[in-house]
Amino acid sequence: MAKQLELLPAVDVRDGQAVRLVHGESGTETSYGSPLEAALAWQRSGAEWLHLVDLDAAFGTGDNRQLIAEVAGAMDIKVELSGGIRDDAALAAALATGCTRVNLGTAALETPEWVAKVIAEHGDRIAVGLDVRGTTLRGRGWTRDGGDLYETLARLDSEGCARYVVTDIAKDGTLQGPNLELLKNVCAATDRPVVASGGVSSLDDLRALASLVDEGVEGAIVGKALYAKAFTLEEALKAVA
Ligand SMILES: O=C(O)c1ccccc1N[C@@H]1O[C@H](COP(=O)(O)O)[C@@H](O)[C@H]1O
Repeated sequence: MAKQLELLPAVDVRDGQAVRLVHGESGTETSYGSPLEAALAWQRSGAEWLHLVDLDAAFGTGDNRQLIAEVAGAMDIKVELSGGIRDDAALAAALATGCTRVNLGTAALETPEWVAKVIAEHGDRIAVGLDVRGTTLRGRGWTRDGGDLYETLARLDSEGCARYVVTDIAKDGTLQGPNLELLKNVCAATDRPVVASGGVSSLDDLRALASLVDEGVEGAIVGKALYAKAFTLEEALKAVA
């Protein structure tokens, strides 16, 4: 049977609320209320995955660790957890939520030895988020440059990284469509699965991402389009079935 694109509805948490940002910029938040209610709604609508982000931890403005653990613990579906996972304590807390995997961003740029160690220890429970402007990686809430995408990808591949979550920051939260060119280029540079993030605006965007499954796109994170009701999650799941 042909592989199907996985959909990961996103719940990004800032100051205890589910929010969406534009280009990941602090201060651009639109609030969508309770993160638990949002996550449960996606689960009820048939999601198999939840992409759950602690934005305060990513920005270094505190954390929502307890709430994130509550949301992850309430899910019967798979959870990908990210934001602020940069040391042993944060990783242990994240994994203890029972999430399926964590997504490391800044740590992959600033503490590569630690990331290599945790990849070796935890295998496919570790993914790396490659958050890029052009081909330059960004860390610390996407506020600082962190090196070249393809050099970092080659290093992480050699260390056994199981999977990448690739975000085009220029597209994130904009409803302008995903950067298919970037995704194709990343897929050509690695044999590991890629989860696409940023820009999904329509069912046609999801169909375009689904057409890249054979090239290595395994899943797509969907945020703003769902919250803005551009389509329902049920329609999205049907579109990629
Ligand atoms: O998802 C966002 O909109 C976002 C915006 C700004 C910064 C980070 C964002 N998201 C996620 O955070 C992790 C990175 O966190 P860290 O660098 O490891 O602390 C990244 O995987 C994004 O998914």
